[in-house]
Amino acid sequence: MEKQDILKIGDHKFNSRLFLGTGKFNDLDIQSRAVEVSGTEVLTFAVRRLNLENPHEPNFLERLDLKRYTLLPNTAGATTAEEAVRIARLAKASGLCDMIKVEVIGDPRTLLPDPIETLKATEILVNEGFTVLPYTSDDPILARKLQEVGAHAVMPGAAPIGSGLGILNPHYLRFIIEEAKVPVIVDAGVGSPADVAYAMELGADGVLLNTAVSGAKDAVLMAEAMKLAVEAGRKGYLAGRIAKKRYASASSPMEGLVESLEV
Ligand SMILES: CC(=O)[C@@H](O)[C@H](O)COP(=O)(O)O
Repeated sequence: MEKQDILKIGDHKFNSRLFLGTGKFNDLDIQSRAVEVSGTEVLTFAVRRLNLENPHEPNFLERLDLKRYTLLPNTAGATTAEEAVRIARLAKASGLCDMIKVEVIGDPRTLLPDPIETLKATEILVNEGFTVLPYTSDDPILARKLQEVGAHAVMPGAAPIGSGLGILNPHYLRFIIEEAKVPVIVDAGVGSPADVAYAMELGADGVLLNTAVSGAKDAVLMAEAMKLAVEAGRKGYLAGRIAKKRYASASSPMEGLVESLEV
């Protein structure tokens, strides 16, 4: 029987390794169908998009059967550690989840994370008992330091958020993955199923994406493609790819063939 391949983040366990962002869907029906076919178990959303004062006010999560998903609130909109911590505390006080995706943006044009503020916020929130998943750049040293202060996963970007550029620096991503003691979830910038499969083949533990699905011509079909890409990439990684060689090696070896023909 096939062994179960479970992803563990803190005390949370998941069968699916695809995390979906919910921020960019315009059509709630398409969103819920895309979420369904993606097989995801984790949905992330910006806390500032919810009206926490009045949880009954209609919001973009209302069409989903939320009992089936783990909600991963994120601190989108924060530009300092202080803001991120405040947003995280608000999410916890509203009973959303003990997990928080720390997102502290350092530049409005590239939307790259601020490494210093991200590290600060991560340390504070870990000490307050959150399960913390920081969105980070593809810097292996920062990924290490985030783990040293207790991050429960690290989420390096493949490329700038919403760019669809795919994995810009597989080499550094591999450094992060090789050294990681916690799950590595590639977050942001993937554009296609090929990017996602590549991330998983490199050894990432999961992928978080939004734009590649919400912006696709057929978002539902793309969500299914992403599910399959995560699964294919993961299996490919576990199976172990062949080494790359400079020269050919024949698929049908000729050795022994002449003798047998001569008989
Ligand atoms: C860090 C961040 O905001 C990402 O999680 C984003 O939500 C998804 O990025 P893409 O839209 O590029 O997939």
